[in-house]
Amino acid sequence: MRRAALRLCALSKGLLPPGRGLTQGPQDPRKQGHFHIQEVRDKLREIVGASTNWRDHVKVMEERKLLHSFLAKSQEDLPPRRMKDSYIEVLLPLGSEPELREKYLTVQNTVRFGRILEDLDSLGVLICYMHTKNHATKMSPLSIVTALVDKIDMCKKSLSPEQDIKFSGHVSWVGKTSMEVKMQMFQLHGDEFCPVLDATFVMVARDSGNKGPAFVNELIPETPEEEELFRQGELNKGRRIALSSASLLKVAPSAQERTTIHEMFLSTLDPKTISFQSRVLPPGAVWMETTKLKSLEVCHPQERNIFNRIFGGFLMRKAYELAWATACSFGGSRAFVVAVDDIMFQKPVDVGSLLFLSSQVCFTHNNYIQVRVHSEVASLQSKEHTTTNVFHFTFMSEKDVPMVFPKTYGESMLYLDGQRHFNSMSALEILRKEHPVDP
Ligand SMILES: CCCCCCCCCCCCCC(=O)SCCNC(=O)CCNC(=O)[C@H](O)C(C)(C)COP(=O)(O)OP(=O)(O)OC[C@H]1O[C@@H](n2cnc3c(N)ncnc32)[C@H](O)[C@@H]1OP(=O)(O)O
Repeated sequence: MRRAALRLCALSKGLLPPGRGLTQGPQDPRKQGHFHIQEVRDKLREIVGASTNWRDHVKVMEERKLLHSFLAKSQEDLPPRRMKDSYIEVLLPLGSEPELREKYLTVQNTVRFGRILEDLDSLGVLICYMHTKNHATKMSPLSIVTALVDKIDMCKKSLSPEQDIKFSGHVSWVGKTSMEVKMQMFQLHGDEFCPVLDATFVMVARDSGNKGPAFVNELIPETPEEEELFRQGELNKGRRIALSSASLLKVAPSAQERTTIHEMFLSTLDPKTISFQSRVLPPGAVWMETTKLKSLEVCHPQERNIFNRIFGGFLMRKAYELAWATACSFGGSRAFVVAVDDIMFQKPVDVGSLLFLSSQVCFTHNNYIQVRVHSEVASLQSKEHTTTNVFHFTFMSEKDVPMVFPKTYGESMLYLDGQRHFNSMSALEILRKEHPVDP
């Protein structure tokens, strides 16, 4: 029964491990010599030849530039790869290694999702290095960076910090210099690993100095399931382009969205005055502007990635934790993350930057809270701020939450953008089935 359920979930998400079919569920990765979570970063360090001493970082980057000659002049010069070439499994043994648990523990005795985001990011990069492995060199001439977290869907409300977790993933689609990676997370339940999370990331290959794009190996799907995954990757690319061209930063809202905003506006006008200026909140509602929380992070070398920029996973963890605090304080009860989508890493963050995060509730529905986090950086010397990321998180609160009302046109656009993200959440259906009482 359980096996069938696992296959169904994986199939419905298009995430069956290549060439492995049903063998995924009950296996114990420790018996098969798969990676331990702590080996992932060590492996990455080895692949790119990163130093552990910050004082050596300039020298190491100079040495990496020598690998330039190993870069392919065209994609055709690189041998094509199969999905199974990049397939890896990684164990996070929270159950069997209690000393690891502390790092992942929340005060509510669940697993810190921010830590999972960090692990997924490192794992995604390692998967891409497996795909692009050049057997002629020990170190990779490629600098692989996270461009986009397309989607993360939770299939379970919260995770136990006392049971082992397993990640698996592989490259599912390839462009010229970009790669889509699909990852899944499972948690031990009895003697079986059950699916708890599905993630899709897009990574981009850059040259050895992380200065310009670099070609990656083509991907050859081998089975009908893999062809379907590849086709899905192609569709995802098209969908991203379509979404980007319909962005509210570029075009006006649809007729239905305009009606929504206008009706909300009308419902806030004071019936006692005939004026567009005097605004009154409907009963039980909250002005969007009062839901904000902000934070500042100093980006120390400890959080650098292998190319001396700030690690994408760290940025995601910090943004997630601020978003979670925003959702809890807004909803007045515990909040559980349900989905993450469309985190675009527009600009790298340099070590030493000041990272400003602003979080805000932008849409709600029953007990769902859609939170947006905007991140900007500035150097210590300059007051100029540059946007690096916009994060979108969907939370489920323990009880119903108030509606948020936009006051300005800009906030109305945030509301509609939040609504679009909320409506695109495929985890919604799964959660409705699993927790029929909650949502
Ligand atoms: C040292 C000791 C510590 C060690 C610790 C170990 C930690 C290990 C952790 C390691 C973790 C390390 C990981 C980290 O932490 S990486 C840190 C987080 N990420 C970043 O800092 C990236 C910041 N962004 C950029 O640098 C640029 O925006 C990039 C390079 C991403 C794109 O730049 P640009 O736009 O100029 O590029 P292009 O126009 O030439 O396009 C190139 C290709 O990219 C595709 N594309 C672009 N954008 C997107 C998008 N949004 N969705 C989908 N695809 C996108 C595009 O279609 C094209 O594809 P193709 O048609 O060629 O196929």
